[in-house]
Amino acid sequence: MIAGFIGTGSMGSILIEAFIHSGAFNPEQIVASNRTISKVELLAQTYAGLQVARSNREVVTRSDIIFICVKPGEFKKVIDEIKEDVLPSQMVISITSPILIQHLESTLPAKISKIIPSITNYVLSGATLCIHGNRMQPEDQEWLENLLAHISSPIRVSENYTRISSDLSSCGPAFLAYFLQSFINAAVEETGISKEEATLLASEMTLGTGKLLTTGGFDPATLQKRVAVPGGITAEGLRIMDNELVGMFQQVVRATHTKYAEDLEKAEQLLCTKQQPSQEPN
Ligand SMILES: NC(=O)C1=CN([C@@H]2O[C@H](COP(=O)(O)OP(=O)(O)OC[C@H]3O[C@@H](n4cnc5c(N)ncnc54)[C@H](O)[C@@H]3O)[C@@H](O)[C@H]2O)C=CC1
Ligand SMILES: O=C(O)[C@@H]1CCC=N1
Repeated sequence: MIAGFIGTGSMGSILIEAFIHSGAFNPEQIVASNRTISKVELLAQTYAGLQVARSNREVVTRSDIIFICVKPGEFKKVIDEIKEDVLPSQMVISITSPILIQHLESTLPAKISKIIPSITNYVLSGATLCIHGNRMQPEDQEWLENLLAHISSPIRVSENYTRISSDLSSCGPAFLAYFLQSFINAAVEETGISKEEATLLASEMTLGTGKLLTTGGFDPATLQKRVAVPGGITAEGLRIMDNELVGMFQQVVRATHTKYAEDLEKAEQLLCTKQQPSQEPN
């Protein structure tokens, strides 16, 4: 089994490194290309045996499964380049949310899935969202999800909920890190504790809270209730958050969805797959 990667930027390289570290693939089983080839050469220096491809077509002709890890605006160029070489027996997996399954199925003959990874996959943790196209048979879907289970918890989602699922799973680490950074900065400013100590405490707390919410049997509401003892300290902090953050998350969700609608429109225009209205007279 050879896994090909087109695009070794932030996410492409995270996926490659996670697959290698987890033992899902040996470096010899990976072939990768990138617009700036030095990024792949660097990976090949770190992981001896990883194959550097000089073109995207070379990735396709040498792979059984192809991960396309480029940004939406770069997609059409890649598709146009590889479409003549892609075979029906191959799996093509896109990680780009506004490129829809229908975009991919109408341009490539392969078995298509979309997966939305998360930076948390770098430490073999967090979710990978899975949306399978019609050509992915149940055994193909199972095979892909077993592969992804080496680096994450694969979770099937409906394509209609791609944005909100990805907001939680893939944007979420940045949102949570923002919250922590603000908390740490305030701790330093208000009390003089060192930034290093505050960061260590906040990071350990985040790891523990994640465990409580995944394997520890807590949900967010019960966790708050358990920590905020009546008449205690935590309740004072939660009271401030309740007042100050009202409506904030709704605004975040609306903003990500507005941007997503724009990205979808641009992807439609780029790939021109929308059904044209019939020109036939009535
Ligand atoms: N960064 C994140 O946490 C997540 C990103 N994604 C999605 O992954 C996609 C890629 O994101 P990043 O890796 O962060 O972007 P990036 O900009 O770091 O990586 C994209 C890579 O594609 C390469 N590239 C561009 N055009 C190319 C072409 N024609 N042929 C070969 N390589 C080409 C670029 O040189 C670059 O290395 C985006 O659609 C993003 O929404 C999905 C989940 C999480
Ligand atoms: O910010 C972005 O566009 C990507 C999508 C999910 C996480 N990062």
